[in-house]
Amino acid sequence: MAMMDKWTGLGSALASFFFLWSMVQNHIPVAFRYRLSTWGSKLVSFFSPYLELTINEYGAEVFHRSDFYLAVEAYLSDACARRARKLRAELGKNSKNLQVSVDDNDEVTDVFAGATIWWYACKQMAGSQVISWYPGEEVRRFYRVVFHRRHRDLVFDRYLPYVLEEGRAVTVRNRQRRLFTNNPSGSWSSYRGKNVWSHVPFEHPATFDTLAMDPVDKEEILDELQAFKEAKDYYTKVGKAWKRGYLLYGPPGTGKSTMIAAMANFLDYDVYDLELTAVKNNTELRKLFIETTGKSIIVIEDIDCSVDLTGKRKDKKAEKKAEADGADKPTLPTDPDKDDGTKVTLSGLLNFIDGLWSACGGERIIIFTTNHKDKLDPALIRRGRMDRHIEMSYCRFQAFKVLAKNYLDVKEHELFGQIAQLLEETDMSPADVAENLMPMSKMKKKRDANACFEGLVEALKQAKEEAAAKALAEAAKAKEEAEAKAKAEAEAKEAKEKDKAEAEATENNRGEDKGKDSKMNNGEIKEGDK
Ligand SMILES: Nc1ncnc2c1ncn2[C@@H]1O[C@H](COP(=O)(O)OP(=O)(O)OP(=O)(O)O)[C@@H](O)[C@H]1O
Ligand SMILES: [Mg+2]
Repeated sequence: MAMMDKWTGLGSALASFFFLWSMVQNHIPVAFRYRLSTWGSKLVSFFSPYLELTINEYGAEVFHRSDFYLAVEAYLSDACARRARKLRAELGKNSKNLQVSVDDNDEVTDVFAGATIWWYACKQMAGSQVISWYPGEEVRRFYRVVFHRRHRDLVFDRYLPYVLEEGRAVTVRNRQRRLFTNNPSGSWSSYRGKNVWSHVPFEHPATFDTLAMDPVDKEEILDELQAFKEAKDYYTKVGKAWKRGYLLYGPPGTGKSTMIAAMANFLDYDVYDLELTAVKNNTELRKLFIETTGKSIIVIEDIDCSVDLTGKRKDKKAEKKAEADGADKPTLPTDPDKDDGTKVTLSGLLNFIDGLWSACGGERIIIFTTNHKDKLDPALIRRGRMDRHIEMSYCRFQAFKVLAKNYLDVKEHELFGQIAQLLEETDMSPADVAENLMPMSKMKKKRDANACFEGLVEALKQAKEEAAAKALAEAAKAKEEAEAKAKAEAEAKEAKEKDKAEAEATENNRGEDKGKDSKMNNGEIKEGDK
């Protein structure tokens, strides 16, 4: 062990020497540098058993920090930074945690498959006469890796790919997740060909623990999501794009949006909330899709009323009125000929979900929500597109128990029996139940569970009475309508029969007149008969 330490120490010293040599070279006047560096390089490569590799902050794409550099930064901060002597701590731009990284010009040692690898975080001032293409400052940052030449294959074939993969994973773990929304088409930012999405940090606190629903369904959904997350190889094997569609349907306030937030928190994904009415046409829709990243949930809420033929969103009140008036449901134009480039069509949307483009990036979940599943085009929600349909229904006892525990920390109560029965008999959304467990007027005081449950029982009884009264009124109305209809039908029948009788009488009269006329013509009727 001591021997090992000795060799590692010697290796470290040598690696530092050769690294410092290369740094010294960079600070010698340009005139000598070329010659010195040529000799130096020859000398170094002759004697040095070590190889060096540089990873620049800005690669070929000068305006974007190189992916590899970022991955190395993340990898070193996670795996090795604590072993460095000079550290830098900062809150990264999109990070939720404090990031500790190796400070400039410090060294970190890593060991991989028995090989020792030295990392150096370096910076170099760009010459003042040089116009820097690197944004921000005239400092060029890079990492330098030093390793023994006998580990060349190991480092290139296994170690660097490992660093890249680990670094990316650390970045995903540490990043602040984001909630994106699409910019309206034609806005300044979307003209620039970039930023078709805007984002804010995603901070919704909902989790599956706080989501009130049937525990068996919940467990199933959780298992599925976990399996999806780990199924990259499986999707490749069966030749399917790594994505999954969910349709969440149910009455308002039953937790559809809350479920989306819980899914995002469980999977650790970003959320893209796609407002279809702000999308001009199918081309733009495709562009939006391409601009999404993997590990994300793409959501289209209220898909049934997102667009009508003119691409305008109907407001919910107007829609309800239209519904009451018996107006047609809003639909997406299905006819491909109608795709005149000025609106999103159903075929465009289907392409968005599972066209060729939908495979790029991978690891995406697409979710539609609706209050009226029956209004959707069957093509849109067939299995394979929307792989699973989840009904979010009114609050029943199992769901209530979750809410009681979350809101009041109560697992058992004498009123639970009565509440269970009332919840079976009455349709109340979890949102309304939750409201009763958290009355705003009592927020400031300590929440009294008894008062909350009593209030809920009252609310449920009232809802039950209202529902019964509504059902009675509807039955009476239906009866009235049926009677009116029967009466109208009877009247219509009577009128028809009357008309028929009159028509027959007229016909008979006409027949008699005809008979008389023909007798007269035949001279059968004499003058006296007339
Ligand atoms: N199943 C649930 N579990 C926990 N809380 C719920 C649930 N359903 C509703 N809530 C509460 O009610 C509020 C409204 O719920 P949410 O917005 O998820 O309903 P929704 O189904 O999306 O309604 P809409 O159809 O109107 O969009 C949430 O903020 C949440 O606090
Ligand atoms: Mg919602």
